[in-house]
Amino acid sequence: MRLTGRGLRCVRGGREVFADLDFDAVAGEAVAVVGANGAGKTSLLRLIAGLLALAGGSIALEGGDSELTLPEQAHYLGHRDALKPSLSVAENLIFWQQFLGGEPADAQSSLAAVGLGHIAHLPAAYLSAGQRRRLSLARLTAVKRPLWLLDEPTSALDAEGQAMFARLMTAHLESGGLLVAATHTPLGIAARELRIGGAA
Ligand SMILES: Nc1ncnc2c1ncn2[C@@H]1O[C@H](COP(=O)(O)OP(=O)(O)OP(=O)(O)O)[C@@H](O)[C@H]1O
Repeated sequence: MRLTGRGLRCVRGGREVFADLDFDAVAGEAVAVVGANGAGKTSLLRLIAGLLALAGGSIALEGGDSELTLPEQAHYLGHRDALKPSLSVAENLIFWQQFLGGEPADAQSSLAAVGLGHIAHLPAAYLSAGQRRRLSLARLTAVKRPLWLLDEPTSALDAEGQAMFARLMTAHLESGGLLVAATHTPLGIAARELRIGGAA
């Protein structure tokens, strides 16, 4: 599997954010998108996820499921945690499993994998910032998708949480997945750097 971007141009609010951007990511590889605030890291992830329209260039996923679109083969995790505060931790994850479709894995084991198994019944409104982030990350294993698009995935995670997430990413890459992450801090795994907008 290979994700390619060629000659990408991004325009937001009538202003060019970046142009002539090329990148490649192959199965088993992590790409860390780096650059200054406002350089366009989130915009690039949203372009790949199909949430923003390209102003130029093309993005393709080769070797995936030919019956599915690129967004259908991707998990997009924004930097805001998309949770319903009145639902419990487990109900939030089950909501996402049903919303995303595909073959849901066991919700309880996905929660255990991110260290939330013991508070599955708790309303999401009670979660700390790091726990909210862990619940968002649980989506990645609750529904299997080969391409992970992650915006600041380690924000709010403590040291143990960062190590846990590094293990999840490593397992994903070892099973032939690939990931693109926008980040200001090291991901905790080996990654190819894609810099947007010159020196940060
Ligand atoms: N909805 C929008 N309308 C107009 N301009 C926008 C919109 N969203 C973002 N932008 C602009 O697009 C540019 C790139 O924003 P983006 O969020 O992609 O940057 P980033 O590299 O992820 O930044 P950060 O490191 O601060 O998260 C910024 O100049 C921003 O002001």
